[in-house]
Amino acid sequence: MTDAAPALDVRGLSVRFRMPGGRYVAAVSDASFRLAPGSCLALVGESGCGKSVLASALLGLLPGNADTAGSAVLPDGLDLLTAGEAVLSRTVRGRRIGLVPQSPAAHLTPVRTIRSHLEEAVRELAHPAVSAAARGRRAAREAVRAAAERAAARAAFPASHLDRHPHELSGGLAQRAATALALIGDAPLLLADEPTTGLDRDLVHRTVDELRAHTRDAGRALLMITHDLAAAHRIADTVAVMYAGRIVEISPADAFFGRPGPRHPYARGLLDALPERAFAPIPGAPPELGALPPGCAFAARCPDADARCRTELPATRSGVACHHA
Ligand SMILES: Nc1ncnc2c1ncn2[C@@H]1O[C@H](COP(=O)(O)OP(=O)(O)OP(=O)(O)O)[C@@H](O)[C@H]1O
Repeated sequence: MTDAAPALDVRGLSVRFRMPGGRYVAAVSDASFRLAPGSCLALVGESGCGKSVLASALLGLLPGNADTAGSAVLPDGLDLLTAGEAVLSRTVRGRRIGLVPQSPAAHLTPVRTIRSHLEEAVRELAHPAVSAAARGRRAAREAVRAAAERAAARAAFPASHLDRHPHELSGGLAQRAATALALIGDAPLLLADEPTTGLDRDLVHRTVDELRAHTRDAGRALLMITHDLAAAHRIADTVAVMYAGRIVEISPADAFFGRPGPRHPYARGLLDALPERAFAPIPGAPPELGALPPGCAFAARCPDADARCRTELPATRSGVACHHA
């Protein structure tokens, strides 16, 4: 990745939720990464490790009991963490940052068909010049309709279901509708939160390939949040592994999936758990984010842990937060 004008520059991002009784849940701790234009970073990790909270922080969609620290800066210097709701809703969400949301059904309007969602996105995001004319002129209306149908086809959303409402769709179809919507926009950065959930392997490949064509191949940046390492392998240039709210390793995808392989013991464990690898799940469970241990959060599950790991938080060196890396 280059140092010049990253599509997104995240430094020391932390998110804490204030809980009753003065307690805190440290959902994201000190996350830093840069995303170059035309590159894809896959943020991977087990359920509950803070991936979606990080995405919500970038989009200004955290609930009221969240406190943030750090910065997340777009190329013109806009800091997403301090920009404020008016700027984020008017100029950032959908326009400068496209989104494939984690729960697509919740982001679709129940009383409108999928076609209506897609056509509105085309009018608003893809063809602003024709948007005014589109209501009155038949040719423009046809162009909007065709663009919406093309996006649906690219996301493998069946034409036969375009006139259905969100509640008439399975989870997998709602996911494909959300991907189709994201493929319409022209935002220089796309944030896809688990875009392959509920899809079978062929559709995972197709979705990932379309996301790559829309982003990396077109010079746009993609931040893909996933627990699907095979999908990450197919698309990512960089892999960031999150554990208990912290990015514990950030590596070029070639090195991570090939040689020398992951350097953090948790990242090695994630790969070894895959059926096509050792099929050996990591024993134990992650700690509660409201009661993190003082040292390395992975120490209790780590085969390499010693006394220092249990008391001293490892600093990140060369992309890895491990005393033994
Ligand atoms: N509003 C909130 N108040 C308190 N804790 C929260 C809140 N929202 C999320 N959390 C906690 O933050 C942690 C991280 O959640 P997050 O949804 O980011 O995980 P994830 O890695 O995206 O998992 P998944 O893949 O299941 O979505 C969880 O422990 C969750 O309980």
